[in-house]
This record gives sequence, structure tokens and C-alpha cells, in this order.
Amino acid sequence: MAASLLRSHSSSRLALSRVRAFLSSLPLLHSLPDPHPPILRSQLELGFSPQNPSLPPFPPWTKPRFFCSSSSSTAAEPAPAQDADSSTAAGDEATSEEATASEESAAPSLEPLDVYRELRRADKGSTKLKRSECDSLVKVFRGFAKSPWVSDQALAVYIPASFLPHVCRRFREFFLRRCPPHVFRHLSTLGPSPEADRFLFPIFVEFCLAEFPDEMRQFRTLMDSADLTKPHTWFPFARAMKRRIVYHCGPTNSGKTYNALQRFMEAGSGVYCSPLRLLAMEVFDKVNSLGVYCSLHTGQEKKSVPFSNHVACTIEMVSTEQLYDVAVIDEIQMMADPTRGYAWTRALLGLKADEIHLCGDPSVLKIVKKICRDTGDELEVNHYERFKPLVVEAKTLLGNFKNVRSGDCIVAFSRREIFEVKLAIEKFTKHKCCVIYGALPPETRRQQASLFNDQDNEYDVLVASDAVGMGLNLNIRRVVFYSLSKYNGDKMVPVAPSQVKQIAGRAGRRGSAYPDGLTTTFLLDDLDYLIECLQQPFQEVTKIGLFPFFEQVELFAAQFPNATFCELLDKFRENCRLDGNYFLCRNDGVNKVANMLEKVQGLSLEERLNFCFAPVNIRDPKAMYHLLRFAMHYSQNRPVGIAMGMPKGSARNDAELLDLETKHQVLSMYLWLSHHFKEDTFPYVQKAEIMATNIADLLGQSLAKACWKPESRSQGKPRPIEEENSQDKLKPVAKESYERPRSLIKAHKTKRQEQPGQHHLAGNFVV
Ligand SMILES: Nc1ncnc2c1ncn2[C@@H]1O[C@H](COP(=O)(O)OP(=O)(O)OP(=O)(O)O)[C@@H](O)[C@H]1O
Ligand SMILES: [Mg+2]
Repeated sequence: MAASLLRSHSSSRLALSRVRAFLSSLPLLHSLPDPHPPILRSQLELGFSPQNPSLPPFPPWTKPRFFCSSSSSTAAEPAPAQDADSSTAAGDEATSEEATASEESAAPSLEPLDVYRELRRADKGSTKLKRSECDSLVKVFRGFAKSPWVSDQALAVYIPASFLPHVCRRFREFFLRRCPPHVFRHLSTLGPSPEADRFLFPIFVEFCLAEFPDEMRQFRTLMDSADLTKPHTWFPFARAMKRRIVYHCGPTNSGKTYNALQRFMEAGSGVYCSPLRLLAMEVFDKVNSLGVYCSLHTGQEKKSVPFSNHVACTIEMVSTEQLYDVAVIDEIQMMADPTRGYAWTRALLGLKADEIHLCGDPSVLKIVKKICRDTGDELEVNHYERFKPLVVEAKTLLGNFKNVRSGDCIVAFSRREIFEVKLAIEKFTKHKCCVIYGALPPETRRQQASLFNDQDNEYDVLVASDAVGMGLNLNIRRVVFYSLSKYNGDKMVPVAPSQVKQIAGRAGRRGSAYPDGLTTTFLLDDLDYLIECLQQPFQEVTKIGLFPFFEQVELFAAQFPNATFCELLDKFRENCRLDGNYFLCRNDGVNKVANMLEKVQGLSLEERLNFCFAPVNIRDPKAMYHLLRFAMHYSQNRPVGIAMGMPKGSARNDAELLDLETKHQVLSMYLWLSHHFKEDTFPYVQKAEIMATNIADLLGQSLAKACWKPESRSQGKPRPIEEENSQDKLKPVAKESYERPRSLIKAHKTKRQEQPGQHHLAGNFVV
């Protein structure tokens, strides 16, 4: 797991260098007489020896902060009086007596090295603790073993999470049998707490150095090859440049991208990095239409416009080799995305551009400032406000589709709900609906968006998933949340406030037919949560995503020649080291694909990695089958074929619609692979492109007339509770209206005791 290492605690920082020095000096250690007190071994190794009196007797990091009132005091000195005071403050009568006594004679030391030495000197079993005393100490050690702080710090001294429980158990056994009374009293006062962890940790390190030097040495080799610390140093050319970073910081619909694109178009050369293919395509079209030659580069397509010095690309495809005058990184807050965040981090750290424009909300401002300090780049921040405030309609739709109006965008969080809502609206009102959801190709989403934007047709309502939250320019008057819960792959959870903000902010676009933005919910019960989300300030991001380069994985893999690719990924995750501001991006799908591809022989590590990262819906067995087939043919050096017929026409039911979606995804995957492998291995690119375009058209035609009940891709598998219940939600309450009977948000938010909507029925809110 990703770990934040050694940022907060200077003593631990020193611990790392100490452990490194210790582990890198094998001959000296081995030449020491045995049995040699380990503490002295490490001291000797660092030069702290009686023969070298000019050096302090113990390295300073071993002084726990909580007990050293003065940094100049040494372990040889008696513990300062404050130490005794601080322990008596919370102590019992006996402790108080002890403190008084310690003022007369030297108090027993609580310096970690002293404690450790005392433990070492003591005979095994010398401590006779009462049962209750023993129990209270065990609690402290349990807390220590489970503390995330300890786990991070242990990783920094080359003890990975997998080994930590064993070491902690041994440490506890060692400690309990020899624990001196004053240390016991001290730990009892602290109890299981961060202070106890910080007190024990340096002693723990000494114990590990003595007991597990070989293991630590092995782990060190392993972890060094999975070292992802200081990622800004991975891009020496970018570091050699003096870059100017401009952060366009503000909420949705405030002109951030517009202003950044102005600079992009003025520049002699530029790159625009988009979170979505769709948005890259929009910028590509817009910029070319304004007379600036611009190419397009996404995972699936490369359109090179002759004489162009500008390129619009998806963030994953941006080159850190090419030099640009201006780069734009849109939706910079996506740096914190658990899966894709690394692509934004890489672009920010690695782009070779004189001027880099970041567009996004304020959540990553602080961390961007920190990165700029690390990279030495100059940072300018431009703050933006929404052109028009967003107004929350307190009335809501009261669970009735009859309250839908022209220009509404109804947001639902599953494909099933989207089609149910579309069906209900078209059946019980005069409105016609366009739909937008993640599984649709970008071309179809754009087609649906322009159908909705165009005022001269009957399609005046949009039903969309969260895919609408980013990228498209839509003429939305009002965003209506059909629900505010979402299936997270495991269970239904409330939609995150940042996402609610992003989606609601789509209402009322400058220059559109509806410049004033409104938002509300379908159910009155959901309204409070909507307001709560919109009123929440942007949460500051403390960690951003990172992922290793292929070369780093390759280096690591060399140590496990017999490991499967899946095992390798797991081991890398377990052993990798990160700075405190970074986390390792997870890729849940990759493991599933890697497992499936295990049976394909003859792929190099790089080829396997490429297949694993191909865009595939892992829940779609047909798409998975095609990926397996592509990999098998490739590994047998056969030209990879499409092996899929063109559908006869548009879909007549949901099963056919699902089939069209799958077919497009498979073609999209084929095109992606063709751009990631040698050209001649995927020779049917042109055919795949034509088929993909035609299928996107068929999808558009199918959606225009879709009036069927949705099916599930995972037929036969248990559906999430929400989906099971969704039939009930649409039970007609009157002949011509529908009602959803309950709000899942209400169930989630049991803590909210007040009656739904009681404060909000009075009027609208500006947020
Ligand atoms: N100065 C301007 N003149 C004309 N139109 C503008 C101007 N600024 C922004 N717009 C228009 O306002 C709309 C919103 O602007 P933009 O897309 O830049 O907002 P944003 O802050 O990037 O929003 P989001 O966070 O949703 O991406 C766009 O349609 C854009 O063309
Ligand atoms: Mg924008």
C-alpha cells in the first residue's frame, strides 16, 4: 500500500538514514564479536564509540520528542524534571511518590536507547507483571501494531506491512518479559495512544536492527527497486527549465478553461490535456474552427493536421518529450483520482513547457503550491467566480415526472435508472429525452448533446449519468438529481459532495439559452443532502496519485523471475515507497485482466502491461473474451483480426443496444491496442475506425427511439439492492404519474434527525 513516509517526524527521518547506514555496512557488522550487544553494534557502525568521545554517545533521533524538553540534553544525563512532572500529572499516587523520589536521586531514564539497553541487559522473564498490568501493556502493543503511523514509519526503515505483524509480535514478547517498572508505569500512563507509539518506535527500530538485520537488508533491496519517492526528480529536462505555472482556480462554469485556451491559441506551440476523449475532440474542433491548426491525439485516434504546432490530447497520451510554449492541463483536481490521478501528476511534473495553465477547483491548490516549491517553478494563481450563482429550487420535483420542464437534465447514477427515467418521462409527459452515459462512445454522446442543445427539435430534456459532469457544453436550465446514491461496485453509497457540485454546476452556461443555473432533486427527501453538498467548501486534497514508469516495474520484476504478473503488481504495491503527498494509484481492473491473461504464453513484460491497461469493461464477458483473443493472436505472432460482424441496423430492444455498446467498446479497444503495439500486428485499423463510426451512428439512432425496459449486462448475477428495488420505485401512484417511494440518502444519513425539507420549503437558495 501507498505510505506516507517520514514527513512529519524528524526523529524518524534520522532513523531512516541510520538504518540505511546500518544495513549498508555488512562487513563491519559481521566482523564484530558475537554476542555483541546490538545497540553497541549500531553505535559502533555509526561511529558512536567510547574510542570516539567527541561524538555524542547516542544519535539524537533516539530522543523521543515527548520526553525531551531540551534538545541539548543527552541520554547520559538524568531525565529532566519536566519528564517526571509530565508523567505525574496524569499518574496515580504511586507514580507521584516515584516522581518525588526521582527528584532526590536520578530518575530512571526514558531515553529510547537507555530503555532498549536496559531491556537487553535484563534477563528474560525478569519482569513479573500482574495479569491486569500485563493486559494493559498488551493493549498498548496492539495499538502500536495497528497504528497507520507505525506502519508508515516501519516501511521507511524497510519493514513492509506484510512483515510488520510478525516483528511487532516478537517485539511485544521481548518487551513484556523484561519491562522495567518505570517504563511500565510510563506506558500505562500513556495507554494505547500516538504518544505511546512514538515512544516505542525508536526502541522498536533498535530491536529490529538487532533481530532482523538480514530480513531488513533484503527488504531494502526490494524497496529500493520500488522507490517512488521524489517523483519530481524523474524529469530532469523539465527540472532544468524555468516553468511558469498559472493556476485558474474556481468553481464550474467560471471561465477557467476558456481563459487557458485563449493563451493556448495565442502561443506558437501548445498542448491541451483533457480528462476525456470527448473534451479533447471538442477543443480540437473549436481550435481548428478558429483558424489555429491543431492535431488530436487520444488512446484511440491520432489525427495529424498538417503544419499544426498545437495538439489536443487526453492526459494519458501527453508527451513529456516534446517542447511546447504553452500547455493546458484541464481538471487538475483529478490528480487526486484514485485510478487515473497519476496521469495529471506526471503531466504537471514532467511537461516541458514554458507556461503551464492548470484549470480546476481549489481542492489541489495547496498541493500544487508545494509541488512548485519542489520543482522550483514559478506559480501564479488566478481566482474565478461563477458567472451566475447557482440557485437551488427548494420545491423539488416532489417525486413526480409531471414537474419536468424543458431544459432539464435529470441525473441518475445507473444505466438502468437512466432508461427507466427516459421511459417514464416520454410516456407520461410531452417531453422527449436525449441520454448520455459512460458506456456510450464520445461521438454518440456529442450527437446526443447537440440534439439536446438544438432548440429547434422536440428533444428538450436530457437524462444523464455522472458522465455529464465534465466536458460537454450543454444548454441545461436545471440539473435535477433523480437520486443522490450510487453503486460503488460493492454497495450503494451517497455521491461525493465534490461530484454533486461538479454535476450541479453544469446548469446555466454562459452564452447558452439558459445562463441562470438552477438545481434541485427529484425527491424532497434528497434536498437536504444536495444543499449540504453544495454548501460544503472544497475539501483540501493531501495526496495525489502516482504510478511507476514501465522501467521501474521492469527493474522491480527482475527480482522475481518466477512471479506471475499479478503477483508482481501486488508485491510492487506492498513494497513501494512514496513521499507523504503521494499515493499509488489503484487499478482494480488490471488485476482481473492480468489474471485472465496469465494463460497467454510468450508475452514480454511490456506487452503484458500494455494488454492489462487496455480500456476494457471488466464486467462485460464479451469484451473480456475479445481482449483475451487479441492477446492470444498477438502472442502467436498472428495478425490480430477484429472477428466481429457489423450489426444489421439500429437496436430494437435493450439487449441489442447493449450489444452495440459492447461492439463499439471492443473496436475502441482494438484501436487503442493498435496505437500501443507495432502497426503491422493490428493491421485492420481502418476497418475498425469505419465500423466504430457506423456503430456510434447506430447507437444514436437507437437512443432516439429507445422506449424499452433496460436490461442488466450481468444477467443472472445478483443485482445491487437499489437495482432490485428500482421496479417498485416507478409504481404508478396515479394513473398518469410516477413516484419513487424512498430516498436512499435518507437511509444513509441516519444522523440527520430533522424532518425532510422542513427548513427549505420556504424558498430557493443561492449557493
Ligand atoms: N470571456 C468569455 N467570453 C465568452 N464566453 C466565455 C468567456 N468565458 C467563458 N465563456 C463561456 O462560458 C462557458 C463556461 O466557461 P468554461 O468552460 O471556461 O468554464 P469552466 O470554469 O472551465 O467550467 P468547468 O469547470 O465546467 O469546466 C463556456 O461555454 C465558455 O465558452
Ligand atoms: Mg473547464
